[in-house]
Amino acid sequence: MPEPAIVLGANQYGKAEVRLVRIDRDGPRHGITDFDVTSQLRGDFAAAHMEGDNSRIVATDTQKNTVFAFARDGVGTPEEFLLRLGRHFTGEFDWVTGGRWEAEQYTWNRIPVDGAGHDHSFVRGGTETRTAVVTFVGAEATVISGLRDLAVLKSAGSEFHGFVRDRYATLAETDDRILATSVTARWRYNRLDVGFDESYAEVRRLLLEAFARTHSLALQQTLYEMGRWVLEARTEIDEIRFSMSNLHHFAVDLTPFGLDNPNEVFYAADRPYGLIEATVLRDGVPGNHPAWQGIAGFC
Ligand SMILES: O=c1[nH]c(=O)c2[nH]c(=O)[nH]c2[nH]1
Repeated sequence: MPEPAIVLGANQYGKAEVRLVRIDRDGPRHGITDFDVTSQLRGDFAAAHMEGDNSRIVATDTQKNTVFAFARDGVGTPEEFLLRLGRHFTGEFDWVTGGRWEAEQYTWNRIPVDGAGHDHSFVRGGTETRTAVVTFVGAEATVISGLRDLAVLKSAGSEFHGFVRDRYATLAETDDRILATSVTARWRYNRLDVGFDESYAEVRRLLLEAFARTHSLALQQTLYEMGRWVLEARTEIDEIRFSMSNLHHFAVDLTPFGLDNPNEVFYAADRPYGLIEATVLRDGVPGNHPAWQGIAGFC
């Protein structure tokens, strides 16, 4: 029997993590945008892989240069910037039939001086990062926005009981615990004519408010409520995926020191941590949109 032929499967290539910082300097009051941009092209690159023929290769270096050149005109929201890149590469080169463009945005806040934000001095925001992924299939684009490492904690309004008590269960039931989690979430837009900055700010606000207002019986329930709040308020979003670590805080036994501990002194364990992941989506919307492929870290 002849050996089966070897063929090339799925492939994409580009420049990962182009560290782009743009200063808007129209006047004395500067603006700053700090992005980590990844560009990946999909299309017919069989000759490069199988024959070493690079005639269709838009070099990863060129992709990096394009990111910087486009920033000369201003960047706008991460979503708009990525859509621009995607339209350029899919429009310019026939054999580029799609691709994936991704950005992470780092926050810089103005340093307060004399009661006002300084014109050109900034302090890096918290650990939280805004994310965006734009996927093109032909000329059709899908936008998935998100945030990573949004740490939240509530010191009351969280219980956990009623769980399985098999022979390995030792965790005490509680009707008053600290609930702390680091939220990573990504949401898929069902259209492109969106004010992405406003939508991002509102989703973030809804996530925080839902976390604060939900009397939690489990992180799973809190997660679902956070997703439900977003989808009920934001019609431009069809689904939201979460990966939330449950950052356990254990009340310390102070009795060896002759002290009580009325839920005031805790040991913040960094690992292991609970990891709660779920998608919340509109009924009838397929949960396996291809734009999610290549977005790791969710179930
Ligand atoms: O909110 C929680 N969900 C769990 O599934 C779980 N499991 C656990 O040990 N603690 C918690 N907390």
